[in-house]
Amino acid sequence: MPRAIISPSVLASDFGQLSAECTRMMKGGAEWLHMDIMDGHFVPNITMGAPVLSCVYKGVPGIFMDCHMMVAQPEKWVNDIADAGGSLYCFHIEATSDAISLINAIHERKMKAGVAISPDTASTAITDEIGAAADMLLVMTVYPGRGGQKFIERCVPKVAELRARFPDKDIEVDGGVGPKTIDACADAGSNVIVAGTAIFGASNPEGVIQGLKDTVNTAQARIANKAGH
Ligand SMILES: O=C(CO)[C@H](O)[C@H](O)COP(=O)(O)O
Repeated sequence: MPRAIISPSVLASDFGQLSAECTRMMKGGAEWLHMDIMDGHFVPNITMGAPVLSCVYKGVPGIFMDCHMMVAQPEKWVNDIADAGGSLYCFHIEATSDAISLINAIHERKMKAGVAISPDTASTAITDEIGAAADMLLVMTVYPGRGGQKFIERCVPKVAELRARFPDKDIEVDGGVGPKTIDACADAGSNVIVAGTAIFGASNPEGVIQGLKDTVNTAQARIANKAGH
């Protein structure tokens, strides 16, 4: 049964204090940190790249950088992100013509490989072969590019479809996720939860992290019982 993993999205953090913000989240119970990497081509926004990640990696011992590559040429950055200390390299299926080769290249650099789909991409774009090769599947529940958007409910069935095909895989949701929308994500089978505004904007981020985790663990146990595991 995949365990609950909370990955606060640094897009909602104070970028001027990025290492301190990541440390604060880890102390608050976050397992991973979701590093939103945007190149101004795949999405109309620019955030950061390997040089910034490298500083965070040096400044935050033990950090697991869940790198969400919202970039037009994901093949181009694998080595740079690996050298910077990236733990997981998640690319968009819409941005590559050869997902399997890219997953292999990511694994060669000892990172976990994630495959993301945007709201208008069907879950079947992640074929059985691609899903089996990847370590994590990401269902975007907003259009990539900005934080603080409204959760898109119609993306949720894609989580359930992927969970049915990949019962043991990490399945991440990202965009507009928080205490008000976690139930739908957890019930559909997502176990890796990205939340930016809901965590960084909270007066009690530890409480929000714990609440999200509890909801996912309860739902995962229910799913496992139903499947007779
Ligand atoms: O990938 C992203 C946007 O492209 C962000 O991770 C996402 O939007 C999370 O932020 P919030 O929880 O505030 O919606």
